[in-house]
Amino acid sequence: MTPQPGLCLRDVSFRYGSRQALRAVSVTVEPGQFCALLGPNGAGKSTLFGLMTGLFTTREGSICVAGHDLARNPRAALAQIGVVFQQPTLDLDLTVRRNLLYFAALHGLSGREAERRAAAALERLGMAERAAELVRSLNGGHRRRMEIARALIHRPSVLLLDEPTVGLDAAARMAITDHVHDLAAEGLSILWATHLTDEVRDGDSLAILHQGRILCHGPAAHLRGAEPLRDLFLRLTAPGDSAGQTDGGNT
Ligand SMILES: Nc1ncnc2c1ncn2[C@@H]1O[C@H](COP(=O)(O)OP(=O)(O)OP(=O)(O)O)[C@@H](O)[C@H]1O
Repeated sequence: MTPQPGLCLRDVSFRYGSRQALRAVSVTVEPGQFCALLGPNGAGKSTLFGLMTGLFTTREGSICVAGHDLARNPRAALAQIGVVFQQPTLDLDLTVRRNLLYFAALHGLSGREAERRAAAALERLGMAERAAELVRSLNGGHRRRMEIARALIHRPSVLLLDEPTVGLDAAARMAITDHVHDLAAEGLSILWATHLTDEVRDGDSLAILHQGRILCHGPAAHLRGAEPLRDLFLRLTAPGDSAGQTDGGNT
């Protein structure tokens, strides 16, 4: 039996009033897969994240998380999602540990179990000795790692990250990208939204989003062929180009 896909979007469309932001978007991320959702500014990445996290709803298309339909069974579906938004949302004036515990409480975890999970998360990040420090004292890379740990505290099976390396230097960007690939290797389904082609690896799954449409979706190495990904991306998303050139569609 094939494994239940971690995340499955089928023909998802969305409009803000008269502006069509997403058009029949279909993306699948299986357990253990790192899927890069690559799109230029305004492609619709944040809108898609808003739909997947229940911020907006649509009647057009379906979103399934670990087999749970988000529209029909939002509690079960959302319980399987961890999310790191583009804008950091840590409380800078709380300690590292307290930030994690606070978020655990939002998921109904408290007492010893919450303490245990926060300690394990910090251990894993190599930040156990910084638990009592204020988040304000951490550098950008450590703050982002903390947000990832926090997003995983309720043990979801799908992790969504919306441009998680914004504002980080090259070394921190690389470290976060490596870290999240490790999480995929452990079995999580990862959807990583970015506009940076150098964050996509040949072993990743790739979906290119432009003007609200998926232009192609499949193994990154296969999609780019002999061409550098940057060239493919610039060619597909060139100004003036219509977003209709789906060669191969979803795979
Ligand atoms: N609240 C809104 N009202 C109207 N149009 C919106 C709204 N939010 C986004 N849009 C439009 O929807 C489209 C998709 O925007 P979205 O923010 O999802 O793209 P994005 O890929 O996340 O871009 P960025 O990388 O710049 O954040 C854009 O054309 C944008 O102008």
